[in-house]
Amino acid sequence: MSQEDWDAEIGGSGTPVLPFEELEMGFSGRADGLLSDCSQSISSLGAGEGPNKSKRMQDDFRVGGCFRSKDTNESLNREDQPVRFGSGRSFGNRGFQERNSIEGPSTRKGGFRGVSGSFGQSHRREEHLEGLQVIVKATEAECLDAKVRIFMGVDFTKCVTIEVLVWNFYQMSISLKAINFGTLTLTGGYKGHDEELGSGRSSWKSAGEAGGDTGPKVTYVPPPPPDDEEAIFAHYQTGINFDKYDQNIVEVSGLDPPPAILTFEEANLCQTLNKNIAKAGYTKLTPVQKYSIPIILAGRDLMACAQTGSGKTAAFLLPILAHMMRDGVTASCFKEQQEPECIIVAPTRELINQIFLEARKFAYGTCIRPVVIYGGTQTGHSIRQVMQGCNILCATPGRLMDIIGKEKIGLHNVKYLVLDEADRMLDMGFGPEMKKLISYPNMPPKDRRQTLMFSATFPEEVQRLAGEFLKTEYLFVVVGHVGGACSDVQQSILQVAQYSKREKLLEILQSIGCERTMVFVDTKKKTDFIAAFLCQEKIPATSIHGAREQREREVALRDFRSGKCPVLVATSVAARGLDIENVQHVINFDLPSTIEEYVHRIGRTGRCGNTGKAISFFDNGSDGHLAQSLVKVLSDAQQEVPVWLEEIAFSIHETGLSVPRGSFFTSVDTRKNYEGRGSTNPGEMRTSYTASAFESWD
Ligand SMILES: Nc1ncnc2c1ncn2[C@@H]1O[C@H](COP(=O)(O)OP(=O)(O)OP(=O)(O)O)[C@@H](O)[C@H]1O
Repeated sequence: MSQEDWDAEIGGSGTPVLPFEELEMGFSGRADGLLSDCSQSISSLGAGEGPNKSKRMQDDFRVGGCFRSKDTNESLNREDQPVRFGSGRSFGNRGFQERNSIEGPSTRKGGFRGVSGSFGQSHRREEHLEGLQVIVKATEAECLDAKVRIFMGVDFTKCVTIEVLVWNFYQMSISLKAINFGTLTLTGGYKGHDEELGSGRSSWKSAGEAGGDTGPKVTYVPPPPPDDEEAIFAHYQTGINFDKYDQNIVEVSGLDPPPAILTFEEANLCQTLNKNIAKAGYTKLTPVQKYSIPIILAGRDLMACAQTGSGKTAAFLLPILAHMMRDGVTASCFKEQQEPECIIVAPTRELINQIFLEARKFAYGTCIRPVVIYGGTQTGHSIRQVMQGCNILCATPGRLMDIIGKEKIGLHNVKYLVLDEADRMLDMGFGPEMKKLISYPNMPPKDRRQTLMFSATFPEEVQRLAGEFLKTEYLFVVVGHVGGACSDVQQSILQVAQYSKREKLLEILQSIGCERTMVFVDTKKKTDFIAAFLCQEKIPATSIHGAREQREREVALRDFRSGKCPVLVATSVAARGLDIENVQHVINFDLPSTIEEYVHRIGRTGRCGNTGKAISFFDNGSDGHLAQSLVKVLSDAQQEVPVWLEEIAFSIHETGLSVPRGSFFTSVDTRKNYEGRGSTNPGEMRTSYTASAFESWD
């Protein structure tokens, strides 16, 4: 199968996508290119029964969308059929309405979300095609309803078999082993904007992040987190490499940095905080904590870059809480408008929720009240949470803007502004909202607030943008290399062409057994397709992406965390920050478009001194632009660099092909970043990169 066909199959990048209305019409029985596009997409998802399913599917769906008849084993060219299989189009969903929990079933289209219509006009001949598969998304209740509807819509006289498989309650995969059905009414499907994450930095926002009042009303109220002490302080063990963190060189640039501390005691935090730190199982500081805590305690602005999973969250939470305790901050009582002292923003809902839980843990037993608000949940719920008192507001940008717009939050009391995953928060996706935030007239200007930025990656252009937010005398702490991967993650890059990826994935997952694994793909549609495929292969998998309802996202994450579903298939929405115990493997089924995203993705494993493995499928056709930066990241992390990857990297270098923004030359060259920014605090060992050949690239 060619790249183009694969794109058509899963609606990958470069594939023209169809507006919702058009698709709907297409499904309603147009025997033209549009309808056939859908047919191709649906059918080519195919997973016929039996061990050679994938192989058979590849055989069946070649360039040009030929079907192979099972009975005749004869290739059916598109010309042979009343329905042509148009190329390059698929289940596009650009322009699909964003729908979350919609108030009242009557407002749903036919009781479902998303696609509605029919497909598969009568086939002229009586072939039986295997491997036709349709995925719909529905709630648990809707799944039941969906069965009824699907069966009602099918002309049974012509239909051979329809299999319905419900998994994870919320998704449904219907394998259709029939070609000769008339009108199949299929409801459900994808919602939300397409490919928010896979295609670059600019379109990051998750569903519901936009704030505003467009779209159906969201009614989801997340369940309150458990509030018993045991649950609040639940944590996982630091790993065997925790002490090795000390070997990383730490560089602090900027004027007069306060000295690092070596122990929690030196931080001189209050007793309650110390108690909470102990209950959280923290006995030793990580490097980013050693340097950042005294800097924040000294009231300085900070940009801090440290490898994934090395404790950046506590590095900003602890000193902020210490200051607030010192200042006698206590939660204000119920008020229409709250004035938090601290605002923390992060790019995804799951991450901000995690930060909130950390804040709640460290603030336990104090009068400081952290609150979390994020998109995809009922706005009224967010408002109620805020109105009950709010000192530390953890928020995703869209919901934050929404609440500020509704005047439920006053900004004039803000003393601490934290941008976690700061490079993401400042990029084209969220940058404008962040600028808007600091430009509100009642937001204290930068010289009257403390601004803190944390991430494992900081491309240079983002460092420049950050200047607008930070005081000129801010400090820049770098642990290891800017944008360097965690060295506790064993990285492998495999050359795998698109059409072989599923088989390779299966092979790997079968050999891994039930070890917790995150599989990253590049589009929302593919996320569900791969999860469905794995479920059919008896590998319990769930999925998370921006088009899933928030409730579904949280269930998926819970199932993954609990081990109920040991495989989580995700878009880059899950790439950053998520701290999930025991993730042993990350598989990049598709490599991301930037090296930063790669570093974050593989950082979901190998956290807090534990070891992990990351396997990435490198497709020569689409991933060449990453070759140089991958080589650099692998070398920096003292990983083996495949010869073929070096060759690709060098051939790109030598032929002068351009390397996209944010990759090799800008993002991982740490030296450029510190020039002229002041002092260096050497550690015991500099993690150096070994491939001397790259020197000419610097
Ligand atoms: N000093 C410490 N001792 C023990 N555990 C720690 C310490 N600091 C942090 N941790 C734990 O390490 C894990 C990773 O921390 P955290 O999520 O803050 O990493 P991070 O650097 O923010 O990662 P990412 O870049 O992926 O966001 C968490 O479970 C956290 O509770």
